[in-house]
Amino acid sequence: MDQTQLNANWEQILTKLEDSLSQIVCETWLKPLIPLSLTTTTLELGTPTGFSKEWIEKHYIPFIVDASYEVTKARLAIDITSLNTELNNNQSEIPLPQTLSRPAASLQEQKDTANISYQVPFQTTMLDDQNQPILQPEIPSPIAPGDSFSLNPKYVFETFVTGNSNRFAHAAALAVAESPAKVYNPFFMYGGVGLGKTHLMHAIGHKIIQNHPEMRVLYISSEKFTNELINSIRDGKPEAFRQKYRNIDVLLVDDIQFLSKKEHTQEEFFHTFNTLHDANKQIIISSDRHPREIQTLEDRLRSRFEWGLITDIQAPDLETRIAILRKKALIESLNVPNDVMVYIASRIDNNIRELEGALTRVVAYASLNNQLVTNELAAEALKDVYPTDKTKQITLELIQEIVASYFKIKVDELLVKKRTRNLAFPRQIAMYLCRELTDSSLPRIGEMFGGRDHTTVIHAHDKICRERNEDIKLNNIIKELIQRIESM
Ligand SMILES: Nc1ncnc2c1ncn2[C@@H]1O[C@H](COP(=O)(O)OP(=O)(O)OP(=O)(O)O)[C@@H](O)[C@H]1O
Repeated sequence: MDQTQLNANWEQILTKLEDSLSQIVCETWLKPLIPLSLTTTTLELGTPTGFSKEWIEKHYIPFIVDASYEVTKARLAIDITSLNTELNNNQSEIPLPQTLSRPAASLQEQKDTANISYQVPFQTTMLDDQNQPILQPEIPSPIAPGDSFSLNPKYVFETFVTGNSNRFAHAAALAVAESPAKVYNPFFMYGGVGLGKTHLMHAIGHKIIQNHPEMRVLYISSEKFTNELINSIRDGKPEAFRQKYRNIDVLLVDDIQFLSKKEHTQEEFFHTFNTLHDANKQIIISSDRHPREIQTLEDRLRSRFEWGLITDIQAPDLETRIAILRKKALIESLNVPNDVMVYIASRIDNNIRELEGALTRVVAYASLNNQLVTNELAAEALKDVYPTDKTKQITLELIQEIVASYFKIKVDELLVKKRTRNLAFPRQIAMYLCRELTDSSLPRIGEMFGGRDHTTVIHAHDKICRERNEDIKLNNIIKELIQRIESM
């Protein structure tokens, strides 16, 4: 395959990757990859640094496998090659554009000896006259009991952080996982992009398999469902399709809003739904909106979805976003100061995928530039991808988070009744800043600090005002805090 064709294929794969990963991940990790070769079994990609090779291998291989499958219809092994080796040790980075035109053989010589290949079972692929893979349909194969191949091992209840925005959905998901087909059937979750619906669905799947290894669990996107159906009809194998979908115990269908408008697809899904529901099998569905707002959905399907429980997931509040970042940093052993997590969480507020992507970008930026992870560095790393929103309002919640983080205490400790100086002092500063930097009323501020009376807020405000004028050190602390809050 010549380089032009290879680049064109890689471009198509990148487009698919953009559907499943955040913009920030694609820009930071995937777009810099250089396609080196594509055979019927292997896609070889070059990375500019050893660090990015490791990172990609750890996080994105399954996504690249899926995206390249959509383009080539072959389950490829993905070979990541670090191009930054001994041969180039006089350069810290290889200039990306030139490497595109290097002959594959010389690149081969530069292979990192620690290369890992991810071998995923693939279908035998035929080649056409130009040695190109011929697109082959996937033949639906029955699901084996206890098989979790369709589930992402990282999406489990243990890694899911709960907060006000998702508490109900989480509790319901747990109940479904504990008693499949007994409590809420179907279980329908809806909410905006990147808020954890897929994560919860997979978590249900894992838990059910853990408790009932005899059960057949299948997670599928509605798009894949449609494609498999179309392929099975085209190949005269509709029975194989039905066998697969109607003989499972738990069916998880993601992004139902994309279920094709085509009558036949909805009809087939309707029958699948009825067969499973009648046989007392669990059905779990997700969507970006409430069933009644999915224009393309037939009424009979909509009303079926209403038989069970419909629950939404909202965008997480600041506290939950910080907790999500902390958990991610812990799981991935990332060393990120608390201040920086507060900073990132306050910059990205309505998509957890992007929130995670931003953390990854900041850590990568620090590592590639050999710098410490600080707020300034985070601001630099995120400035092009997330320009600061000057119109963004300063909230009481944000002030509490920043003050708590500055004094190395928990937000909850700002709210409790304790009067010890190490808590009362930051609390008074936080109240002062809430009064100075927001339009919130005194009773509202009091309420946000554990239901205190408005006179307590007045007292705190007056006290800090007075002390600020007399104490340079305190004055500097307040200035520093104001600067941090305003730079969010
Ligand atoms: N509460 C949470 N705790 C920990 N991680 C979370 C949480 N919510 C979402 N995430 C993470 O955010 C990312 C995006 O979540 P997910 O893919 O489940 O979103 P989604 O709602 O299904 O989005 P889409 O509508 O794009 O399909 C995942 O990496 C997921 O693990």
